[in-house]
Amino acid sequence: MGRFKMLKLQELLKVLEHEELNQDLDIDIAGITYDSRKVKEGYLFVAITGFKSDGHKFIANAIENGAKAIIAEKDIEVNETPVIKVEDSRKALAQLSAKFYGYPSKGLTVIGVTGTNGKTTTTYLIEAMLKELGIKTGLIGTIKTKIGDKEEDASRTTPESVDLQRIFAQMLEDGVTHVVMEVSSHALELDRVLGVDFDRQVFTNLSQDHLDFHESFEDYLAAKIKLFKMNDKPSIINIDDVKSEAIIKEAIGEVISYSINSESDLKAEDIEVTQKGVSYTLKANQEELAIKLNLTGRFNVYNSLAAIGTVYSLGFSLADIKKGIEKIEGVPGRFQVIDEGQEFGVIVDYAHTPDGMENVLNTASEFTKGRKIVVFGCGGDRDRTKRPIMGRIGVTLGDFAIVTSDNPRSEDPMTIIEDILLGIKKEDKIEGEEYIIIEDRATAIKEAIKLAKSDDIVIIVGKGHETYQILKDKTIDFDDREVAREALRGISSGN
Ligand SMILES: CC(=O)N[C@H]1[C@@H](OP(=O)(O)OP(=O)(O)OC[C@H]2O[C@@H](n3ccc(=O)[nH]c3=O)[C@H](O)[C@@H]2O)O[C@H](CO)[C@@H](O)[C@@H]1O[C@H](C)C(=O)N[C@@H](C)C(=O)N[C@H](CCC(=O)O)C(=O)O
Ligand SMILES: Nc1ncnc2c1ncn2[C@@H]1O[C@H](COP(=O)(O)OP(=O)(O)OP(=O)(O)O)[C@@H](O)[C@H]1O
Repeated sequence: MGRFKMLKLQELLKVLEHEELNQDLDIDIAGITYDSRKVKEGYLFVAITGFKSDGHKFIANAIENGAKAIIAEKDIEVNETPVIKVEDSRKALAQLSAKFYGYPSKGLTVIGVTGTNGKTTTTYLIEAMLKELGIKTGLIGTIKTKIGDKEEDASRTTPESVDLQRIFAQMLEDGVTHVVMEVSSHALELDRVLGVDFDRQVFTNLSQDHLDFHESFEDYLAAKIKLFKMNDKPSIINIDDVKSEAIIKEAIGEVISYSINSESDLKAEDIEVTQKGVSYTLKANQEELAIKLNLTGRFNVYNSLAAIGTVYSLGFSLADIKKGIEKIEGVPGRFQVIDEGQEFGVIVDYAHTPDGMENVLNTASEFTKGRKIVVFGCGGDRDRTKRPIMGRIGVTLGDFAIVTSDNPRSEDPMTIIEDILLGIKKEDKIEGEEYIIIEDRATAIKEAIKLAKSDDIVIIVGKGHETYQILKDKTIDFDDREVAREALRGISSGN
């Protein structure tokens, strides 16, 4: 990455408001990090007071690894190495990083997509349309980071600010012009996107999630709203979502609305849903266009409206946009069909919120003649309040449910299952007839496939594209799609 030069600490610090220091700041800074383990010679280490531990405890390690200066939000004593005290380390990290990398987002058209569900899908749709228009794109999100044709696995939906700025700089250097990225509520709350120059902001929807992190639903909404207050560029907003009103009220720039139910700038009518996809008539700006999408479910009509609205607002014609959106074959792990020639349907889906699960099961109802057999659990160390709600949805919208484990992280899988059962018992469903519990996820998937008859559909919810599970804090390889394929091959060979 030849573009990135060293910067003098005194130059870098101009972005921060801090007290004058009687220290020598004529120091070359070679890089910035918030993790002492990643410090290299000449780095600036930013100590963050975390949720689990405290970066200030690792300052000595950072210096040992080569840190030449420290940013801290607590009073600390260090010999020789300059320490710059700030109000808020995460904010400082974002400001310093943007400056260090030369404000790369200013040279890019950056589209930020936020909402509880549909972020990944919407970003993939936007990317597909832009690529079809001959644009060199970058993508940042849950599944992958893509820089032109180069791909890297992502560890988070929205990277930490310094990593994000580095990715932008790399994109700019590689000739990318448009970046489409997912913006999580965590990122907004923790200032990971502070200083990003967004050109468009997209709101998909808001429903219950992440109440382990945000203190209340109102706080969750307030975090999302931040994105729409960052600048005066157009926002593309789903006005069928009740929370859109609050967002529109605070949005600074023009609002481009989309909807299925009400008059809006972009509206979908005459929607038809099949297992293979959806079709609808798009009405936008006096124009009418037939859209055929290879992704199914009404929720994907919303995702496609969000994507079309965004690309349309960038000045492209609807006819050109249509070509790109109709080409996309699917998004990994999102309503992904597993087909080994069996007579019944098998779907793997990443739904991990009550709303997502409801949408997926309702979508399956639109074209399934037989039973919906649903395999689901809930992630560990995350929002516990959604567990009983997902339990209730599983047994009311599914015809038969297998409750199992789903990435329990540090928790005991059976404790999570007990939380899910609280929602099921309320509905008076009968264990054994309407649902069963199989703690081991692979066994649960195999059992569902064994139980399915022609016309049925097995819906395996939760892990989607992910290829691991964390059990008792240990990461193990696990892919719902592979387990399902193996079980299907077992059936066809009679094992
Ligand atoms: C809740 C949350 O977002 N936590 C983030 C937070 O972690 P934390 O405050 O607990 O960090 P910590 O472990 O206490 O450590 C504090 C500081 O000490 C540093 N440290 C620690 C150990 C050491 O030896 N040396 C050292 O310097 C750490 O690097 C850190 O800077 O700050 C860390 C550094 O930036 C993040 O990596 C971490 O994300 C964790 C991995 C995470 O799982 N985040 C998830 C919940 C998240 O952000 N998810 C959203 C998507 C949600 C969705 O839509 O599904 C996302 O955008 O990915
Ligand atoms: N617009 C939508 N409304 C409701 N549910 C949706 C919508 N789009 C997708 N879903 C459901 O949510 C699941 C995840 O979709 P997607 O990955 O696009 O969302 P996301 O917001 O990126 O989620 P995450 O940030 O957790 O990865 C899908 O598999 C589907 O079940």
